[in-house]
Amino acid sequence: MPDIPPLPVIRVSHLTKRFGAQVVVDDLSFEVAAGETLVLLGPSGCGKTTLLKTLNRLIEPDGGTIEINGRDVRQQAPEALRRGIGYVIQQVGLLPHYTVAQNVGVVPGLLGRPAAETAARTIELLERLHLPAARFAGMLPAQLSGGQQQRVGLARALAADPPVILLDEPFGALDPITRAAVRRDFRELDELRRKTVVLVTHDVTEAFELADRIMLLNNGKIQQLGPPRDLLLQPANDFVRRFFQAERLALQMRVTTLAEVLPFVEFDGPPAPAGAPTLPGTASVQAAVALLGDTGTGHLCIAGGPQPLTLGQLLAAFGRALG
Ligand SMILES: Nc1ncnc2c1ncn2[C@@H]1O[C@H](COP(=O)(O)OP(=O)(O)OP(=O)(O)O)[C@@H](O)[C@H]1O
Repeated sequence: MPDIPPLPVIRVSHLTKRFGAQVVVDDLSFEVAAGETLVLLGPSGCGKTTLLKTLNRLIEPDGGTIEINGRDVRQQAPEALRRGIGYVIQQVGLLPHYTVAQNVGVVPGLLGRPAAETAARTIELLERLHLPAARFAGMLPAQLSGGQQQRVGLARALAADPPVILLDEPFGALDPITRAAVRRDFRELDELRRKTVVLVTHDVTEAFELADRIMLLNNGKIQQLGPPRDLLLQPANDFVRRFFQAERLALQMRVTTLAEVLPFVEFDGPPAPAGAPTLPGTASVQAAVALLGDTGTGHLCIAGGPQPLTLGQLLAAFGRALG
C-alpha cells in the first residue's frame, strides 16, 4: 500500500510582513507535516524570528494566511492560541519568583489541568531532561546554570503536551559543550518525534542535526526548502551553495551513509581485533567517526561489511565516495 503523506499541521499561504518600507517576510507559502521538524535557517536579519512569531501571533502579518490544524490562527484569541503551542526562546524567560516546578506547571495550570496530573508530568519531564526533581523542582531560576535553565524552558514548553512547538535559537546562549549536551537531550526526547516542530537557528550544524527539512531564507524569501541532503547536494542557487561552503566537508559526513561508502572501502592490513562495535548502513559517516573517536576501539564494523575497518580506511573510502 502506498504511504499516505501526513496531513499538514501548519499551512502558510502568501505570508507577508513589512516593517516600514522593509519587506521582512516576502510572500511565503509552505506547509509543515504532522511530526515534522522544520528548521528555519539563514543569515542574521533574514526574517526567521519574524516568521516564527507570526505562527503564534506574537507578530501580526500584513498579508497572507496561517492555518494550524485546519483553523485560521486569526479566528483564535492570541492567548488561547499560545496555550496550545509550545514556545521556547533563547532568553528562556522563566518567571524569577516561581520555582522550577511552578514554572513548568504554568500552562497546564492556565488550562485547568488537575494539579496532581501536572505534578506527575513535571517530575517526569525534569527527570527526562536530566534535572532530578528531588534536587531541582524547588529551586529558583537564578540558582540554575544557563544549560539547566534552558532545559527547564524545554520542560515548560512540553508540559501541556502541545502538538506544535516553536523554538527560537533555543541553544543559542549556551557554551559549545553545554549546547551539544542540551541539543542531544532535546533530540532524544521521544515525544518530540511525535510533535510538529519549527526551530530557528543560524547554526548550520544544528540545522543538519535536527531538521527533517530546512527552509533557507534570505531577505525574507525562501531560497530552498527541502531535506538537508538536498540543500547540500542539489543547491537551488548560488546563495544556497555559498551558504554551506565553509562547512561542506563536515556536512557531507553527516549526509553520507556508511552503506554509501562501503563499496569504496579497501580492506587491507593486519586482521582486526574481535569485538569491534557495529553500526547499521543507515548511520552517517559522521556518527562512525564520532564512535571511533569516543570508544578508542580503533575499529568498527558496518553491518553487512566483510570485516572491521579503521578510521583511516573509513576516511579514505569517504574521500573516494565523494570522487
Ligand atoms: N519590531 C521591529 N521593528 C522594525 N524592524 C524590525 C522589527 N523586528 C524585526 N525587524 C527587522 O526585520 C528584519 C528581520 O528580523 P528578524 O529578527 O526576523 O531576523 P532573524 O533572521 O531572526 O535575525 P537573527 O538571526 O539576527 O535573529 C531585521 O532587519 C530587523 O531589523
